[in-house]
Amino acid sequence: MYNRIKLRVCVCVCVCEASNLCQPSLPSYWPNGNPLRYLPSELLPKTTHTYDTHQKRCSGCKVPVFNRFKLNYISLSKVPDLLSSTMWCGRVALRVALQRIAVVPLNSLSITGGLPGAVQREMSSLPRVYITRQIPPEGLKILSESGQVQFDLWDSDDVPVPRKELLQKVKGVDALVCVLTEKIDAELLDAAGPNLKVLSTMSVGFDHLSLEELKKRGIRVGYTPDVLTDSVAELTVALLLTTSRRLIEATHEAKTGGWGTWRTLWLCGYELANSTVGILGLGRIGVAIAERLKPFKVKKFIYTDVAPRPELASLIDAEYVSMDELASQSDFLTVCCALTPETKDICNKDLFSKMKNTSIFINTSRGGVVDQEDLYEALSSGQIAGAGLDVTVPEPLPTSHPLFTLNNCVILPHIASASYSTRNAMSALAANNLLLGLKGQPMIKELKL
Ligand SMILES: O=CC(=O)O
Repeated sequence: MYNRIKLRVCVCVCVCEASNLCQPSLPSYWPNGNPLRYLPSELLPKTTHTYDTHQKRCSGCKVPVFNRFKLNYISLSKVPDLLSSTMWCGRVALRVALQRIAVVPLNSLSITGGLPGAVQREMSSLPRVYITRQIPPEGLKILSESGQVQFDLWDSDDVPVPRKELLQKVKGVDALVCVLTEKIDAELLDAAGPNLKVLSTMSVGFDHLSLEELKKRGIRVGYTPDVLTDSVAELTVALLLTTSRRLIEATHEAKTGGWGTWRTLWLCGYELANSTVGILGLGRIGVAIAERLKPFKVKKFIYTDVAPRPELASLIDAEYVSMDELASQSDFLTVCCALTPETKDICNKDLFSKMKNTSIFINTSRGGVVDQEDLYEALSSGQIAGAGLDVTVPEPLPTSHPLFTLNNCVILPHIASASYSTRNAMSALAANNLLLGLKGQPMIKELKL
């Protein structure tokens, strides 16, 4: 039977050092159950290893397998409808046999390569989607099980797809899923061509998208607000406390012998109790941050924005103030606005010079809203007491950057929404936005262009 079937198929397998087959442990990758169960015993792996999603390596033989870890491109739930189960078993077996002889470069696999004509025709009539990143499993599962699309993806989460490859891969696609590292501009949209109708970004921010170009071409855009609000608010509070109570300095001192006797003013910081917290850009995230800070006995919340936002403000009893008042009154100033041409470098010398020298500046929105040279000056001169940044320009911030030399500056690598549940929810929302967009239906979260 196996000789008859000369196919490359799209089953998820990976090979560890000992050439045993590692089975991905995530059930979502096997919507119809792990197809390896169909294998004849002589082809079954001797050892069953699992994919350790945290370590990104085979948990059995400890070999990093993520590069060889391939998702099935075809919906596994759809394939059995198209093929007889015997043939399907044969396909799996053949793929496994090939894998055991030699590691075939997985990117040489084609989506429909080798499938019988009818199946190829059916597959090729499905809208084509390119995904610029190995996004979390929830989203891939939704796309895979929908049976509505065929997709190809940049099979890594560790490095972004190179621009040249991206420009190649988007040619002729009907829809695109991207993350915030991909600049979606005229060049990319031209490379994609007129088939592109839907863009779904797995992010709440959209400063990486050229909205004007997208609008001009009638491309609909989905994004992922709300599902990340809790995670971002939580991280903002953590960063604020880490900065104001000098936790990084403190752990460093404890670890490196700086911890002498108990001292009366050593490592003192600033507390939230009785403080005024200012929010620059009041939206869902600003409200969620304030709700979390309130139990710390904050005295007053103030905010500024392009205009008062009474409905949101009433949720946290926040007072609308001017930018100058925000700067001069805030003990803690947290930036929550989107990066737009209007907000670029809005946190600059002018703002810092009006802040108290006991105040703490926090930014979890986008690095572009801060003039980093001015911030360095304000921190190193003692104009402000400290800063906590989850976002910078560029990202990653080079380790030689002057901000890294300052004890009163805490820098995180853009992790505000980085919880497993939130990243999966973002992935799922991005997938659902895309499918709805392709069907011509309203997306769950769509940008008004
Ligand atoms: O920064 C993260 C996002 O925009 O989702």
